[in-house]
Amino acid sequence: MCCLSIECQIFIKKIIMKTLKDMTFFERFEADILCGKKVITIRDESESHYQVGSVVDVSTFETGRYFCQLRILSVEPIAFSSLDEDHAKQENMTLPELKSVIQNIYPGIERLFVITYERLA
Ligand SMILES: CC(=O)Nc1ccn([C@H]2C[C@H](O)[C@@H](CO)O2)c(=O)n1
Repeated sequence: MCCLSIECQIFIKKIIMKTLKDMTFFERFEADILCGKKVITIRDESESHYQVGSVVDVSTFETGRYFCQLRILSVEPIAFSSLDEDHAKQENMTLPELKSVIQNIYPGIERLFVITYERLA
């Protein structure tokens, strides 16, 4: 039995649903996403819930500024140690750059997910 009012429960559910459909990126990657040079992102398990075919609103991590919509094309598990030049190319980085970025964001995490997307608007 939930002690919250039905209005409150609906409000919370809407926030959760919106959060699950949103994706954030660091501002420094915005230009590469908008011009199509960066077509994947690599996230940890907490961000592996995106549904293939769904459309997500994308905003900056730093300020929450909306900048585009992406359609999710695939979500595939990948081990950090299996990242290769092909992943780096799709991130518009060198492999050492990509590994360094990921180690900074997800220190010590081996189990990751490659999310492939296309830009809509
Ligand atoms: C800002 C935020 O919530 N999380 C992330 C996680 C990753 N990225 C970028 C960094 C690399 O280009 C790839 C691989 O992790 O995705 C990001 O912008 N924001």
